[in-house]
Amino acid sequence: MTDIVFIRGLRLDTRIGIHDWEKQTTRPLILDLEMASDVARAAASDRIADALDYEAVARRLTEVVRHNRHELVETLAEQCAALLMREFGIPWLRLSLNKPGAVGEGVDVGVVIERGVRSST
Ligand SMILES: Nc1nc2c(c(=O)[nH]1)N=C([C@H](O)[C@@H](O)CO)CN2
Repeated sequence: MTDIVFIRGLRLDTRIGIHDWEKQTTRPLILDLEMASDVARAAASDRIADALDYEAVARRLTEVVRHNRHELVETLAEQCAALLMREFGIPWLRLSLNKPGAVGEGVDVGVVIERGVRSST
């Protein structure tokens, strides 16, 4: 299965960073996410119960990231990936966390991680 449900450009406000001043302030992270999912099954039934609900995923991520107390985007990305795979039964995902402006105006920095197995059958 190679179908993908995606979320792009999700703004997540949180405290994150290695510097003391970063721990005092909330800033936006931008999340992009690709999740393997059997889209054909949902398409056949036209029922949200058979779909990977991107609204529910976005809501859960917003809640988890808001309460983040980690310093590194790596740690937060790993936590989000593990949680999504566990709670939503996602077999494979690619998750990108962008911390815009962290090293200069108009500069994007962050991480992209892939976890799980992306089956091609
Ligand atoms: N690989 C990383 N490098 C850096 C991170 C990070 O989370 N992962 N964080 C910082 C600072 O918090 C920066 O975003 C603000 O000065 C620096 N490098």
